Amino acid sequence: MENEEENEVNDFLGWAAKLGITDFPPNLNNPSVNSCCLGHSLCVSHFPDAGGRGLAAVRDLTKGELILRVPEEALFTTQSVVLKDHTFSVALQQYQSLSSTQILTIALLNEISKGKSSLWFPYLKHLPRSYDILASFNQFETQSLQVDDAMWAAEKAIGKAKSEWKEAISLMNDLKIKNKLQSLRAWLWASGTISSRTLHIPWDEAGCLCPVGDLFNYSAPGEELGECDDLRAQGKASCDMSTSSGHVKDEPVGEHCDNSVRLTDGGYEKDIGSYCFYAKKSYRKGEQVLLSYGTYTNLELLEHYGFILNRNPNDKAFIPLEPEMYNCCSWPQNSLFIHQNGKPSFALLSTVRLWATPPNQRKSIGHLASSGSQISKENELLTMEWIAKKCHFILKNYGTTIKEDNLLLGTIDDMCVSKLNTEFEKMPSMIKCEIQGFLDVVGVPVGEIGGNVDLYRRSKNSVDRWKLAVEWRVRYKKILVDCISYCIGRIDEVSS
Ligand SMILES: C[S@@+](CC[C@H](N)C(=O)[O-])C[C@H]1O[C@@H](n2cnc3c(N)ncnc32)[C@H](O)[C@@H]1O
Repeated sequence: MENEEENEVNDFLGWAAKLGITDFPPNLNNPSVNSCCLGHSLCVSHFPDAGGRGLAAVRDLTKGELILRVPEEALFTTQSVVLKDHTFSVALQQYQSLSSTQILTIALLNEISKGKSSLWFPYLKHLPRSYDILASFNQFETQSLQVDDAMWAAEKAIGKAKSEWKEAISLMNDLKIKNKLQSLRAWLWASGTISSRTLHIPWDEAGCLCPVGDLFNYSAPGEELGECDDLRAQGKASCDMSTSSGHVKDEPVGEHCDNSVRLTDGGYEKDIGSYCFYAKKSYRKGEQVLLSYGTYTNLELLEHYGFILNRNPNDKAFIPLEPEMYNCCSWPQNSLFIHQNGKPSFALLSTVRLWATPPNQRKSIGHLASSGSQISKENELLTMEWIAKKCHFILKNYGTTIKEDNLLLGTIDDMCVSKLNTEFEKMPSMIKCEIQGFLDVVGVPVGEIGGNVDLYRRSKNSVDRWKLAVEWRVRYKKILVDCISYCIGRIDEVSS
């Protein structure tokens, strides 16, 4: 860290210590009031490939150890702002229809508007300047996602942010929030902060901003537990840990998945009136200490947090099914997907197997399909062929292949450091089109962006979001490719 930045971080950590935030091990006596809230278990560090700024272990940490406590008084919640700001509390009474998330977003902008006089100023100063969540995607970035479901999710997020902002303007006016901070741009920033940094509290569904506690970067809960079907989708603890090879029967294996293990690394504890963070595994000194914010697919991570994981055990690909398939099964639609390793979910397999059965036999063999059993050799072949063909068809209809997407990703990186002129003409036409589309949006002629530090700086956020969109679609397509391999493997297995 640069010296100036380091001093600023130290000021922030000093402010946090005064509020009682501490990483001091509870079994030792805290000697006196500390000038820094960290240093006993954690320190602020940088992890360029795993979330940027984050928290590192300053000593070996043991799984289950309490590593950070943030007292309730230090949490930024609607309630804490209402208690400390009479004007805010009075103005709010006229706006009962705003959601708690809108109110927390306004409270944040209101504090920013106060500048240095805000009690939260040392914290607010350290918030990121921009976010890459879906709501901040422009039309070009949205289209770069290529997959209908993802583009739809982005459009929905953008529309929601706009309408929530419009509903909030009147209260922001009453509060005399600075004009600049009443803009859609400021709203997107504030809602990005709320979306990507709030932690769950039992008394307000908007959650809380938790100074220092919001410096933990994310690791997926499934990483320690193996891959699971979407618990929320099935409404029960239901993990799919079965390996396909050689087994005729797929098992939901729900009983082995202890849902309580998943999210125990952080939570508000009423008896000590603090947000408490525990090491979810043992860490060596210097390692990044990570938190599971929840179980998310890459699309959900992008939507709420503005990043994706290269290896996300909870990622899934949804594919469009025949309308009749939805009718012949009772599984919820969001349980019909392909796992990140290419294996169709239990519900998807069961649905396609049933659909591939002649309608007059479905009732009598329905129990076999819903128990995860292979119905017959012919049925299994039909099922696997249908899924593989569907994936193949979907992949063929995207504008670009994975290979081209990877070429594009390399070009995006190169574009930031060298000129495009020579290579540009040789690229596949769809890639050229996409690059041209990007350059049109940022208003840069081909050949000027490369090596131009100023232009790069100006368009950095757009480059980052575009790259995220392309990375996301590569991961999605990869799941479909792996699914085709899975189906071919099953066809070989069943036929032999
Ligand atoms: C709660 S904050 C974590 C601290 C954050 N890195 C910071 O500097 O303030 C969550 C944000 O950190 C980033 N992040 C967290 N985990 C990440 C990961 N595994 N990979 C990439 N970015 C991550 C994302 O930008 C996310 O929105």
